[in-house]
Amino acid sequence: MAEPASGPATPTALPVGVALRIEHATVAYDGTPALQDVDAQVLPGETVALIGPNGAGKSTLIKAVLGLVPVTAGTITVLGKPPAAARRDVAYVPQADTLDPEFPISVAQVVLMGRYRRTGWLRRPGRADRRIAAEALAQVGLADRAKARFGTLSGGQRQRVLLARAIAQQPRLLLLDEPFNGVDALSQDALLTAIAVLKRRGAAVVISTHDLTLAHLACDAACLLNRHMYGFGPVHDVITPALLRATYGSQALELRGDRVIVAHPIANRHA
Ligand SMILES: Nc1ncnc2c1ncn2[C@@H]1O[C@H](COP(=O)(O)OP(=O)(O)OP(=O)(O)O)[C@@H](O)[C@H]1O
Repeated sequence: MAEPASGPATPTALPVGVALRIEHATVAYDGTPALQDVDAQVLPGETVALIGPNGAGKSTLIKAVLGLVPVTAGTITVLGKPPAAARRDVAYVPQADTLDPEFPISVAQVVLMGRYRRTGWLRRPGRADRRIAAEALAQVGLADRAKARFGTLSGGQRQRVLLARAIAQQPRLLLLDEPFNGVDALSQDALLTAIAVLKRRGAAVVISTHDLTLAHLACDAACLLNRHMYGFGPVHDVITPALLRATYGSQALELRGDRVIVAHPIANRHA
């Protein structure tokens, strides 16, 4: 693995249409690198899977794209801007949302929160914002639950509501952190359909996942991570036994013939 360049570099010109460009990026917590020398790009309308074991740095990369964790070498450019400057056009669906299920808030109100990034927190959302939020909720198949209390929904339904909140933001880049963990098949289908619609509208999508089947189903490209990048490119070129073995270690893989059935998420050999 090549050593990253020392010190933040000046980003090279962004080709027209690149939604996310990561160039030899190192991301660190308190000076300790969690992820080194990542080099990838995502085009509008393209979906990229971040794949790697627990502690590999998938969430860290997502946080760096949001501008929440510093890039200490290389660069990350989001929609032609530094990450923190692009947040208005970037939606994020976290792994386990910070919304307290006991908090008395309706499903419709959660989705409407997606509009605040556009309207600002001081302005009341208008009729157009409510329409956009209602359409987003319909897109994830939960229009009939608009008035329900968020906390009364199942885990899968809550995840769909959080995706609707992200859709209502009308993002150009959508970041999803393990969106399918503990989600029932119906909700999985609804999430996949909603993601496909966003893609068709030209949004770029990045999904952190342990699920290789999902990566094959929903993603154009994959980025294999385990503190370093072990591969980036079209799914069929990158999700291969050899590269998965390099990323996870062979004990972590279940093979059938030459096909990887499962890559166990807990295999972080560097931790
Ligand atoms: N706030 C933090 N401060 C210091 N170190 C952190 C922080 N957050 C994560 N790390 C470390 O960074 C490394 C990468 O963690 P990260 O959560 O990005 O991995 P991940 O691939 O998303 O894992 P998982 O699949 O378990 O969610 C881990 O070693 C973790 O302990």
